[in-house]
Amino acid sequence: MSETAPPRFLPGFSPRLSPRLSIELSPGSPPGSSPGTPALSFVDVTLAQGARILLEGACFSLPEGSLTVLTGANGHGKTTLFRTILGLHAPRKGEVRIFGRMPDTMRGAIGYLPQDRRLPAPQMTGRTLIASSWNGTRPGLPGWGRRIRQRVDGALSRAGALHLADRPLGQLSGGERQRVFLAGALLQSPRLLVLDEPLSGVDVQGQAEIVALLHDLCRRSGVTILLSCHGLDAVRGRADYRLAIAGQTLELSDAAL
Ligand SMILES: Nc1ncnc2c1ncn2[C@@H]1O[C@H](COP(=O)(O)OP(=O)(O)OP(=O)(O)O)[C@@H](O)[C@H]1O
Repeated sequence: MSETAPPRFLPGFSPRLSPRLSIELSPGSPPGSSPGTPALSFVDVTLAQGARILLEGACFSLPEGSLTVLTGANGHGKTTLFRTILGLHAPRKGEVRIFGRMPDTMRGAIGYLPQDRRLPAPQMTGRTLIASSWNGTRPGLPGWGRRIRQRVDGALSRAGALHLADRPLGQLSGGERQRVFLAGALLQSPRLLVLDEPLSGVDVQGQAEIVALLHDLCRRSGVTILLSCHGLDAVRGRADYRLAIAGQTLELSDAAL
């Protein structure tokens, strides 16, 4: 087994945590991982789809509480990289670690917004949609106990979607629906949030609001966020890092550059 490389953060990163939201979302390294363990690390990772190599020898670490934007042209491997983080796609070579652990043991700590966000039923409300993902692996709605209602409403509130919760999803605009889906990714109070093109179909104002909300989650609650995006305009001044995929290589840089 190869040794895990030390974290390679860019200098100058120091997330600020709010004690109030810290209690609600219980951030911090999971039990058993030492303080300072990267939220996400890739060590010499090669990713492929069939015979096609998408990434070769990728190495980077993201500190807890950081906001990183993943950029790359269509078909360059952003979704494949996300699926690898979730433990759904095995790297051809190298190691991926979530808070120092294997991805498939850390799924409970990861919130995921997939790129393909089809509506299960247009008449379903946002609140019902979020509640139906409560059990994760078990389909159907949970009983409406106080605890579940609080968690569902808390997630909707953090996504700025509480006011949309009782409207049929089919009647929401693309940007409004995006907020409801984001609430679903927040439901289990994730420590790592992986968002596949969360800004697609959202107007400029809506993009700015979603990015501000994500930035707030990082800074006040210590959630680590990785989101894919086709441009940097919407995240400028908010993202800490940029991960750029191009020509089978992955480069980590300061997002302000
Ligand atoms: N399940 C699969 N089986 C075979 N090839 C796949 C599979 N999923 C993706 N690919 C291929 O892998 C490459 C990378 O796909 P991926 O979806 O990761 O790219 P992406 O950067 O997310 O693209 P986009 O910006 O268009 O969403 C593409 O050439 C795609 O056709």
